Amino acid sequence: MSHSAESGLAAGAAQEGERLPAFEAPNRIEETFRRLGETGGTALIPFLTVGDPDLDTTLDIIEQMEKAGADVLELGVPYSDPLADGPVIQRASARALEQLITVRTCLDVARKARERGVQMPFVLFTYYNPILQTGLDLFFEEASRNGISGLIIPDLPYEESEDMLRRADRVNIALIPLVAPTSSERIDKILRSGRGFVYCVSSLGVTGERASFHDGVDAFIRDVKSRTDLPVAVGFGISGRDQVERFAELCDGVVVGSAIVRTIETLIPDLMNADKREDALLQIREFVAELKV
Ligand SMILES: O=P(O)(O)OC[C@@H](O)[C@@H](O)c1c[nH]c2ccccc12
Repeated sequence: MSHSAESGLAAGAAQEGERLPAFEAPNRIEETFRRLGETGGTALIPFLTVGDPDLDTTLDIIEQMEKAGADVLELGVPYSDPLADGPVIQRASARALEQLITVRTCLDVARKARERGVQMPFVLFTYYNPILQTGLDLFFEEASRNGISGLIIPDLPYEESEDMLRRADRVNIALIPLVAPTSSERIDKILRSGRGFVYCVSSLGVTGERASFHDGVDAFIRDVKSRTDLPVAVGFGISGRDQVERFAELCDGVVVGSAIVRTIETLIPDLMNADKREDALLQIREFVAELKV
């Protein structure tokens, strides 16, 4: 779709090239990592799939996660072809897509969570295609308007990354880079254009809980930290307190997705039962609280 067509779509969106108001306020992600840096804490960064099992439950879970001590929340946009995801998140995406969750409904959830008083920064996690389907101009306009502070696009084509970075910077959204042990020759380029924090992928392959990590991961994280001033978070496979504690020694944040998504999945029957819902929400809160170090 041509840019002019996109900008025509979005009534009120900035015309192509028009600068949106410069943002004075620091990004919530920067503030969070600065606060944690002062107290020596490690950011706990949960991931969940928006709309799994439904939008109201996602909102309730987001509130519980903040009460559990989560510092930054990855809001996953469900997608039909989650090629970097293991079976747990693939199933969550399929359930959410049954609820017809789109990028727009995910942004509504972010706004509604703020209206409920949730303060933690939201990182929208989406594959590239849902952004293109929304339209680039409209996507960034709406993401900014609905309080998104960060953006992770695991399959962003390298040749598109400059344009996306410009668009994200313009609305004060941190385009968070993913680096993997295989990124070596391009890592400095990736880090130079990084914003918010750097997401180190602990291991190759797809998301999903792992019993152990290859021993090179510590050296990889140390190498990334030596090449950037941005906070560094690690994700992929982390599922328990002991693993969080191990990585908290090395970096500034830890991402936990599949273990939380699986906990939600297991509790869906109780979450859907009015008599058991509150207790199920409490169990999710306790699972997340156990990961906060
Ligand atoms: O699920 P795990 O193994 O805890 O990893 C975090 C991961 O779920 C989340 O950050 C994520 C979900 N889908 C992704 C695709 C690529 C990279 C990262 C992700």
